Amino acid sequence: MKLRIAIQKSGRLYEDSVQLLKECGIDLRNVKDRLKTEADNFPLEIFFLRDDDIPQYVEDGVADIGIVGENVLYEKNKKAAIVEKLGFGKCRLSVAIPRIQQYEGVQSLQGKRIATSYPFLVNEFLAKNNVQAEIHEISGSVEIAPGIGLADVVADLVSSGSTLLMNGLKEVEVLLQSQAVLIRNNNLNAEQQKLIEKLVFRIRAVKKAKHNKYILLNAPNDKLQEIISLLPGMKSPTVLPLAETGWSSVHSVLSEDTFWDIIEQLKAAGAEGILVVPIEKMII
Ligand SMILES: Nc1ncnc2c1ncn2[C@@H]1O[C@H](COP(=O)(O)OP(=O)(O)OP(=O)(O)O)[C@@H](O)[C@H]1O
Ligand SMILES: O=P(O)(O)OC[C@H]1O[C@H](OP(=O)(O)OP(=O)(O)O)[C@H](O)[C@@H]1O
Ligand SMILES: [Mg+2]
Repeated sequence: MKLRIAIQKSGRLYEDSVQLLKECGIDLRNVKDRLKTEADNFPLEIFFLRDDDIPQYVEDGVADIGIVGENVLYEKNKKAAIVEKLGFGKCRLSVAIPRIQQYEGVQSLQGKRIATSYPFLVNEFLAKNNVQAEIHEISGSVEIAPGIGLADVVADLVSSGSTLLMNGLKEVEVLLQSQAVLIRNNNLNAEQQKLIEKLVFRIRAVKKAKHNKYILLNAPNDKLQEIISLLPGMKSPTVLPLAETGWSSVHSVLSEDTFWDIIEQLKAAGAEGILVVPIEKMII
């Protein structure tokens, strides 16, 4: 029995999806220009598809699992469950209007023509806010629509905001925050579920490792207690004697969020020779 996963064939999610599988120790061969491939060392078959089609394939059970943006998952409104948020492909679905125009809340959208590739989500947003507007569905280059007279405003994905800026638009409403997620079919058998659990266990170890750094430092023994009190470690920090008497080597794990603050405090407390190394996998 093999698990079948659908990932994007090319585009924004392709590289990160393939890399995530590789970091999970899954050997992919013949990835280039293939529509389907198999892993050598994990019972996994990989289908490369347009991202728009992935929710449908997972709902139908043509693929057991898939990697897709939440934006596409919710737009397609298919029955597939989110197993894990993956932390890449982060963007938001927003309404943007010409920069020179005034915006006085959602009512400003009343009667407007909205160009978007997300008619379902935009409709839902308009209905929720009791706004009547005309939706023009287009499949790409949405941001040029107001500039060429196709629509008054747009609803499209935003990340850095540079596409909006280049097209003279400003963001006025955020409809949805999105990132890539692992989704699964709702009717999997016990064996398939076991395989998903195995994969998710690896994904979590990879994600956790990315979020943490391994730190090594030298500490004079009279400052050891203070330095140790600053360090969390997975259980508690490792302390080893150095060859030079009166000094110890301290090893620990730091989360990216608090990393720089703690480094500063460690230096102030007398730590020397601080080394920081990436962690490949982290299992707790
Ligand atoms: N600027 C961005 N920054 C981060 N993530 C993004 C950005 N734009 C899109 N994404 C995410 O990546 C997904 C794929 O984007 P892409 O532009 O490759 O889609 P596409 O052109 O529809 O591709 P396909 O050919 O597979 O249909 C989007 O659905 C969204 O989840
Ligand atoms: O806020 P920004 O960082 O500028 O990103 C937003 C842009 O990125 C996406 O398009 P993409 O570049 O993937 O091209 P596409 O239109 O071919 O999908 C999206 O559709 C926006 O146009
Ligand atoms: Mg698409």
